[in-house]
Amino acid sequence: MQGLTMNEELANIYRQIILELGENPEREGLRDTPKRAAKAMQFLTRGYTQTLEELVNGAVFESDTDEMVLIKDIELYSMCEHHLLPFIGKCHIAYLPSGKVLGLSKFARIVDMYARRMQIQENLTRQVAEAVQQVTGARGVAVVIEARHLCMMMRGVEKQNSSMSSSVMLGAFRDNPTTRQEFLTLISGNRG
Ligand SMILES: Nc1nc2c(ncn2[C@@H]2O[C@H](COP(=O)(O)OP(=O)(O)OP(=O)(O)O)[C@@H](O)[C@H]2O)c(=O)[nH]1
Ligand SMILES: [Zn+2]
Repeated sequence: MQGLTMNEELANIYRQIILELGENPEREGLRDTPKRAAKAMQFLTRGYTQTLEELVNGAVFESDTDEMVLIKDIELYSMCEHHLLPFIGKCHIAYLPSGKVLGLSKFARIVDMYARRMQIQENLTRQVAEAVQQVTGARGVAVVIEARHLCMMMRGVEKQNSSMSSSVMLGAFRDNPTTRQEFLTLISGNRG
């Protein structure tokens, strides 16, 4: 495979998978599938090619506010690292600014950068929280992710209605029960 681009190597591997599964990669419907699948998988893991610095792009602004900022219902599509099947859900992020606020869209970009990798939900939650903390220098950061895992729905235990909630509380959200409760109350209106 020497000399091939990443995409061609991946496409060859998908062609092999199709063969191993007993299908004919030359039949019309499957002819371009290895290439398409390779492209799709590269898209779904594009978070590996991004860095926090480049996605934030300097969009950190000075501000006197020290009140909680909450961004709710950021949709996320990730891929479980155990089965390479999707998990799909939403992410809520709150932080207590300390002299700096982050451009609104950047929260979604941070979620995507870590979601578009092979993940488990708990690690994704922590990585998002630590990235927000790092970029904003906030007094506290709280992240909750609620997601459904296709590896539990399409296969395995085949449970269609369970969802998983994971949270990470940093700084004031960890130390101060009132602050944590305020955040949980604000996002709880969304559930159900
Ligand atoms: N904690 C956690 N577990 C996950 C996540 N995604 C998938 N899993 C679990 O990872 C586990 C892998 O278990 P194994 O027994 O090694 O794999 P398996 O035989 O395919 O397991 P089953 O899914 O129970 O059939 C399963 O319990 C999955 O439900 C995640 O984001 N967080
Ligand atoms: Zn899984």
